[in-house]
Amino acid sequence: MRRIPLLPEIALAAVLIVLPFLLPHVGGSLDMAQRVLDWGILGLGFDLLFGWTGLLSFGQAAFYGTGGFVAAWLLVNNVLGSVWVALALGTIAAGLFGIVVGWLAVRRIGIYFAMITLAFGQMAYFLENSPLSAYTGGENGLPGVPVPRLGWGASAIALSPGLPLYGVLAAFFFVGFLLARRITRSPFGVILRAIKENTPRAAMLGHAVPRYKLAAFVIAALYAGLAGGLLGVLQSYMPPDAFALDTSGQLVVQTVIGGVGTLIGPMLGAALWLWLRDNLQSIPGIGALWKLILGLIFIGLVIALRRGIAGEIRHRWRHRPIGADTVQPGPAAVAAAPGLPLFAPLVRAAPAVPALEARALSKRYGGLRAVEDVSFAIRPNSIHAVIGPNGAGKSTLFKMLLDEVHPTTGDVHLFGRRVTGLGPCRAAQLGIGKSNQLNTLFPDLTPRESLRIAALARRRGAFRLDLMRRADGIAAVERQVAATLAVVELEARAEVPAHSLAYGEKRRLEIGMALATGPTVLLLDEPLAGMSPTERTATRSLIRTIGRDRTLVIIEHDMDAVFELAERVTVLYDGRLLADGTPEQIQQSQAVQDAYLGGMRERHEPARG
Ligand SMILES: Nc1ncnc2c1ncn2[C@@H]1O[C@H](COP(=O)(O)OP(=O)(O)OP(=O)(O)O)[C@@H](O)[C@H]1O
Repeated sequence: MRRIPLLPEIALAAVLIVLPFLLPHVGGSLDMAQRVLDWGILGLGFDLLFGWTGLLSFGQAAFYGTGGFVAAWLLVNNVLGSVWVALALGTIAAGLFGIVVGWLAVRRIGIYFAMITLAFGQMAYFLENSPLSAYTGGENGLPGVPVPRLGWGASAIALSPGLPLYGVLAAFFFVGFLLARRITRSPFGVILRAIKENTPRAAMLGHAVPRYKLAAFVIAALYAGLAGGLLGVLQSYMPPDAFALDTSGQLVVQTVIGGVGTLIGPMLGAALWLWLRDNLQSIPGIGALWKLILGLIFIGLVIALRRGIAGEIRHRWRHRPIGADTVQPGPAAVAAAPGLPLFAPLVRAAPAVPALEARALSKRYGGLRAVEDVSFAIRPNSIHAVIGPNGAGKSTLFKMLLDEVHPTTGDVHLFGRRVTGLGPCRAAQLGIGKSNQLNTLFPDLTPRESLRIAALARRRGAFRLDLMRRADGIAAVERQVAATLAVVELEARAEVPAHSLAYGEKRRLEIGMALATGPTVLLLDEPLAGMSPTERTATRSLIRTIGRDRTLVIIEHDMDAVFELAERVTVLYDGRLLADGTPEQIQQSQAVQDAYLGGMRERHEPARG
């Protein structure tokens, strides 16, 4: 899809300029425009948290109120003369509170995360109304918040209510939007999106998920704190209901109506909410019924516009009929050239030390022994296969190798270093990559975006707060993406969302994501599963290519492929190690034939004569 540079920024600037002149003609007012922008600033942070990271917070009022009351208290009590400094301190206070709440909340997911944020929101409301009422004014709030001034000393101009104050809010919203948009395009931002799409996979690729979530939470709290401070300024009064649950709830509804993951959506939702509220209430004789009508309208909107107002507009814009799909890669995107080198393995092989070693690994699920006392060592730069009948414990063993599953006893060593207990993110950062038996992709991301997320893990480490650079502007990462696309033969499908790829393509993307991290040891769990004969041949040759300069461990049921590719084979049976040796030794092993291959032969080759 052809992108017009800076279109959202230009469109937003135009809307902000005409809005105060337009609104009074369509049932709005300048005051309404200011409130919409204040909600919009609160919503920018919330959308980064909810729309991008997938964390639904019901406690944004806690940060909105904190920012607002800290700024208002400093100003009303003449601790500070400058509104700008008070706003900055209120914003920082909200951010600090965000660190505390986020620290406790981001390790929980789904409803538990939402409940923790809700509880903190309610606690903040209680604190504001009771123990801290001497500072917050309790139910009365804090009146007398001054307007900001532009300039210094006697020549400073007061930005009084009306157009000047609207200008302040519009400027804050515009800059807030630019920053938020920049964040969404940064490496940090694209990793937030990956976390929303598939959290365990983001961790398996080497991204420190809790730290990203915490950072997103704090950014949302900072936006909320600023919006809270501006609320006091625009009303000359800091109201106690800034802390109320209603504020958090209204923000969620406005964001859903306006469009989740669009940045501008919460502001549009707020505009609709406030416009309907004011205009419905002014209908003669309607009384309290306006709330019922507002509710019905919102239910209708949620049903009719699944993506929200801005989401639907964006969807239609992106899918408008303009001929050929012409997705433009980012500035540093590199055409996949044959022979382009992949990231070198992280650890250079020292032949004397095993690349990967399992020492007496066991995993029990209640009474079930999925893996029992399994030890083996894998030589650097070799292709090693793990085979065994269904339920033998192969996938469980693999999960323990990457520390996705913690062993009941025993441990795993990568080049002599213990990786057990470090978790999949650290294990990935140390050089273990894994593709799964069932595809675990980022469904709405394209292969190019997915591989970029993988390559960024290697390039940037587990966590980095690089908010201002472009994710698609890092030349080394783009080279790695292009090289991986070429290796897994997905160049022609690089810009299609992963969910719409064919099965074989998804399998190749699954492998490609593990490969793009540049692992030293690559674990492939049933890479050929579900592939057509042609795809199997191509994937076998892909495995051979990948295995040239790194250690490969594959689980596979296709015995022809195993005996053709592997230099050594480990056989599991009923959770235990049955045999470990060269393909010839395994083929000749009576124990293996009896327990496994024999059983298969009986199934596939009925006895002659
Ligand atoms: N999370 C879990 N909870 C309980 N039991 C489990 C769990 N994961 C695996 N198991 C059990 O552990 C045993 C080994 O399973 P595993 O998936 O590792 O076998 P596998 O050799 O990979 O099988 P397949 O070839 O069918 O994938 C099975 O009996 C399985 O039901």
